[in-house]
Amino acid sequence: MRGQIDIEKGGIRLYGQPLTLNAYENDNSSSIGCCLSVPFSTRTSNFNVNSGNNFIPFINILHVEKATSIMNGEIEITFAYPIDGKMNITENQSLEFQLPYEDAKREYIPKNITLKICDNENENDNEAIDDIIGKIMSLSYPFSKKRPRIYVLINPHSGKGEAVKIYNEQAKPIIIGSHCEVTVQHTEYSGHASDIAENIDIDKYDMILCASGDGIPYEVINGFYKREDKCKAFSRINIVQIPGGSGNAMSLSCLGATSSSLAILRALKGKSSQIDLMAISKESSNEIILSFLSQTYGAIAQADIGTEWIRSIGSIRFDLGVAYEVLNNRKYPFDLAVKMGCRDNSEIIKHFENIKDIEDRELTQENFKLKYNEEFQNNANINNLPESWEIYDEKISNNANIFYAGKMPYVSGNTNFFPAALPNDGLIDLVVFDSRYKAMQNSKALLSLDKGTHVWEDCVEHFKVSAYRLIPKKNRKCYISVDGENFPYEAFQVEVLHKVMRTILWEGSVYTGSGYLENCKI
Ligand SMILES: Nc1ncnc2c1ncn2[C@@H]1O[C@H](COP(=O)(O)OP(=O)(O)OP(=O)(O)O)[C@@H](O)[C@H]1O
Repeated sequence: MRGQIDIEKGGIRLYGQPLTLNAYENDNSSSIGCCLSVPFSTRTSNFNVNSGNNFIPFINILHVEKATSIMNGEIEITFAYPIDGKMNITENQSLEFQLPYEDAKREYIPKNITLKICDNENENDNEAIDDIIGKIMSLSYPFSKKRPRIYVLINPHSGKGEAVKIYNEQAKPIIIGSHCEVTVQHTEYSGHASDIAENIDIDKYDMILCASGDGIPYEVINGFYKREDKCKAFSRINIVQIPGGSGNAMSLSCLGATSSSLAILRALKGKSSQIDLMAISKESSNEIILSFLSQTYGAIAQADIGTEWIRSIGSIRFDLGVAYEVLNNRKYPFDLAVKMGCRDNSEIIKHFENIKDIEDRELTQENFKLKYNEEFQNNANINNLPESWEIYDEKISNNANIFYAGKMPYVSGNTNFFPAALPNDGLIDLVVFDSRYKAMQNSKALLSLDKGTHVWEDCVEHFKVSAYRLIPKKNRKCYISVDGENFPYEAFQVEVLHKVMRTILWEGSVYTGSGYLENCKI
């Protein structure tokens, strides 16, 4: 049987009909055509061309090459096939905004299809084959490097201890299908990922892929920060997380994925982008820590770190912990000083209108220089503030039960805590829960964390800053958490490092949709 490949706008379509060798491009039509006479090989896989399911979107195509057993003009296409069989679901198909939770779970496996595209091997046919392979590959990787060199870091202790299995069963087949060069390393102790990042040969890799929770990218970032050549390391290498642990905030926020196979597919296809980090100064030492995700004090930190001892009961420990804190009206007072960016939701909305996509840049040491650290190190109190900083409303800070600062929208698999977070706006999103409101109101806000609509509740303060200083005032030792890791109970100061880290963003210049503007209540 003879067939045809059409290269259309969003992918390739396979037909079982004869067609003459032909190639054309047409900007006005919805398809870019490039057709070859294609008799389907008898070895063609279970891709059924007659079922109507004959379209492979470019976003699913992993690799195309001349078939290795080439006798007479066969090509092999490897693509990521969704295990729910819904091949044709493409991005933005629905006109109504939907939070990513359902889509994020989709799982993919690689499949091969071998096509015989000419009967005889002559030079012209070979050129035509090379041409069509090149064309499909370019359209399949429009924003990213084809076949990136990947250094995979797997934390065997992540989550329920299944990261190795998840990587091998879900991510590895997609990576193999895309013919990437891969080096795999298991982390052997806490801090190993940081040591590796500090010493890795950065010329050898394009991506460090953390098959883990959020703890490994946190270590990689801090390992890079210790390097003499940190500018080169942060400029060149994409730090990416795919789910393997319990906290997969980075994967959901950047790639819109909670399944490992979808995360790696999008990591290969998405756009390498420079995002902001946060630099944290400690009161007790000169050490600077980098944070990519969040800092929290109050009920959330108590519920997260304070319930580690009942880790075996799963993620419910966290929900129970927060509910316990809030229903008991526990307060976690603090002093807060900020370099204000957007004061409230109305200013945040205006800020969204002014966001510009700034060009990527080569980093210099200047980009890592802290503006406010020296003043903090000299005197870490609330009265010794840098110019144009302000003290945050004490009535609220003395009665707060949750303080949470973040740079990514999703802080866990179903918690959209910072729906207005932007990758490189130079601002940190802050959310403060005020315990003076009735527990019912606080509970209502907590119950809407998945949708991200808590930021519109009266009991929740929502604003953006470029830097802040927090001095905890609870008269007993409490938890402070930075990117989910325990941090000493002491004053700390945070400032944005603008566009210093490289990662892959599936949606280009923004994080996964979190519905902030769509849910706007102004
Ligand atoms: N081989 C190892 N043995 C013990 N700890 C390790 C090992 N490798 C990495 N770690 C530590 O495991 C911690 C948690 O890692 P990760 O974030 O991958 O998993 P997680 O399940 O999401 O964790 P958590 O729930 O604590 O956030 C990291 O702080 C890291 O330092």
